[in-house]
Amino acid sequence: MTKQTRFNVGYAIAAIFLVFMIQYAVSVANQIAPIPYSDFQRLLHEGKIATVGVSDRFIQGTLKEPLPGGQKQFVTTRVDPEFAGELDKYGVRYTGQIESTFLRDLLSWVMPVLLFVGLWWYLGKRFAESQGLGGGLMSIGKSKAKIYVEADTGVTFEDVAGVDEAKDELREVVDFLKSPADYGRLGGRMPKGVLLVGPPGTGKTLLAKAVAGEAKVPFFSISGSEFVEMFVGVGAARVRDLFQQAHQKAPAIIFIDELDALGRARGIGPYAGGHDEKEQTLNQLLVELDGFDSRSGLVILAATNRPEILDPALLRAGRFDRQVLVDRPDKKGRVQILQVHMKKVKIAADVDADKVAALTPGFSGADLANLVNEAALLATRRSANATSMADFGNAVERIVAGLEKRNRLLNPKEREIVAYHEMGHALVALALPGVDPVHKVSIIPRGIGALGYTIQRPTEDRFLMTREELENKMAVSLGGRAAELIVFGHLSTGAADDLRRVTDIARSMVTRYGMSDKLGNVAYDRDPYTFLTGRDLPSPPHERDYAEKTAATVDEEVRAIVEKVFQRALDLLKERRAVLDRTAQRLLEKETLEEAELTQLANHPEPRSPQAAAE
Ligand SMILES: Nc1ncnc2c1ncn2[C@@H]1O[C@H](COP(=O)(O)OP(=O)(O)OP(=O)(O)O)[C@@H](O)[C@H]1O
Ligand SMILES: [Zn+2]
Repeated sequence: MTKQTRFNVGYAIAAIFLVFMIQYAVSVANQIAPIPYSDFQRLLHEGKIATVGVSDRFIQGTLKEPLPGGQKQFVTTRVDPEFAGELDKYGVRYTGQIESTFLRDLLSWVMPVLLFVGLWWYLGKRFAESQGLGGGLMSIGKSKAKIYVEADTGVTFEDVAGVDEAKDELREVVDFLKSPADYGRLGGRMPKGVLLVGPPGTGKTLLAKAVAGEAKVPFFSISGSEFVEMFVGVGAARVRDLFQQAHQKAPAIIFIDELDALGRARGIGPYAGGHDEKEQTLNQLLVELDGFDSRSGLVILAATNRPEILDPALLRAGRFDRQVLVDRPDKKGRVQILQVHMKKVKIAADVDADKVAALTPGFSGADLANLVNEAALLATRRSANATSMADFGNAVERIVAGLEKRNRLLNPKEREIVAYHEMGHALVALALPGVDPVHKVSIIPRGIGALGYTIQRPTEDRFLMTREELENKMAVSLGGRAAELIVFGHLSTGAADDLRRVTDIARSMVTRYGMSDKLGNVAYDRDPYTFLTGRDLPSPPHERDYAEKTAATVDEEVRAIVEKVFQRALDLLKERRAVLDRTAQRLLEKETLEEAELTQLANHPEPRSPQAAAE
């Protein structure tokens, strides 16, 4: 029976019940009808009453003969307090004190009516729940919205592998949850909202559960996508409910998956404008976030893979002001994740997690979990009693085919190009003075568009930059393309962002900072008057107020600057070709290189300080 038919049957039963109830009520009313006290007195005087009972407020009795309407019983309001004394005079048999008419009423009709109303309410609630309405629409009773709570998730940090940095950051939250009161006293900054940011399937949900599991606190969860297409007010009511329930169980964790579905910046996308449901829900969430004291021991974790579309209000201090990056694993991370999941199936002796990890660049934690499952399935299908390396090989092929279709994996040639490109950035940065040191180089695709990345660690905030510094910065950006040209002899499309950045800097040098000899100390480009309007939005394109000829010179100068810097990057990398090859190979193997290892690789075995190389 489907949900729908079950439902209709429920309504049919309710309707039949209603008809019976009405009939019953009518018949009861016919038998015991209330009559005015004056009528009662008349009947009494005429000697038509057989028996009578009294309570302190009612008189109830039977008649010797039914009235014309068939009525044999009656009730009336008791007016005379001394009433019972005169009954004998009229030959009425006194049946004594009526315990309570209430009890009789209860049995005769109040109970059935209550039962009926209860049944109706229950069915309505079932209906509302099946529609995902929670209790918001039916305001009778306490609503029980679809909030998932696990008293004990049973997940620990050991179950989440390959995301050590994220785990380190979240350990603090665990400590806090273990003794919320002490934490603040000892001067720790109390966490309130932590945003887990990373691509799908990297274990954000798992991490959140692990935090709850480690701290041994209940785990309340809800998904942002559940709020889509809800009736107005229901989403907000559910958020309120969620916080209320969690408060009662604090210390606890509230986990909001897919925060972007609910916390999309107001006024962006198809829901722009209008006071729609999501806006109300988001506002309620903001209210709840602000409305609790972190000492109460409630921590809100949320996950998103699109932090850039979140409403900035969510990221403000005191809300989700901490972000934890949960990235796709590198090779070492994949080995660890594979080990976690291989524990759950029977593995043959020839399986080497290291080799499987080498076969799976770009896989997320969820992909790897899926891989182990798939391999075990293949083994079962060939009736083997353990999963072998061959099963893993076959499973990898299947999954890779699927992932390639979704455009998430690079082929080996592409990986090599990306590795050289990123090392080009890194080596130029290492070789130039006054450039932010390289913190990490990676060829793990990050998001859409970025195939690899090089992170520089700013050493200080800069407000002024010299011409040399700007040129060095450009050289680092051009290093990727220079490396590609040196090694492969051709260029790829992978440098579009780099070129954009470089061109912006060069154009500003020429048109705003007066750094071109040909054009001199003249500002050709006006800053939009942001300091006047207080807006930080780009102003609408304005009229160019210099000559056509000057414009051509600007373009020429921009180009000259970029070409000069590119040549410099080329020379630098050509000179260090051996180091480039060595480090790129290492990067291909390990997928990420950290600052320490990178510096060591770059300087060894031809130890040469970066400063010396710059000359
Ligand atoms: N780092 C990891 N270690 C071990 N298992 C992992 C890891 N990451 C993912 N998995 C496996 O993948 C499954 C799905 O991961 P999870 O739902 O936590 O990912 P997610 O980041 O929340 O994804 P989404 O953004 O799609 O919700 C987990 O239940 C687990 O089996
Ligand atoms: Zn680049």
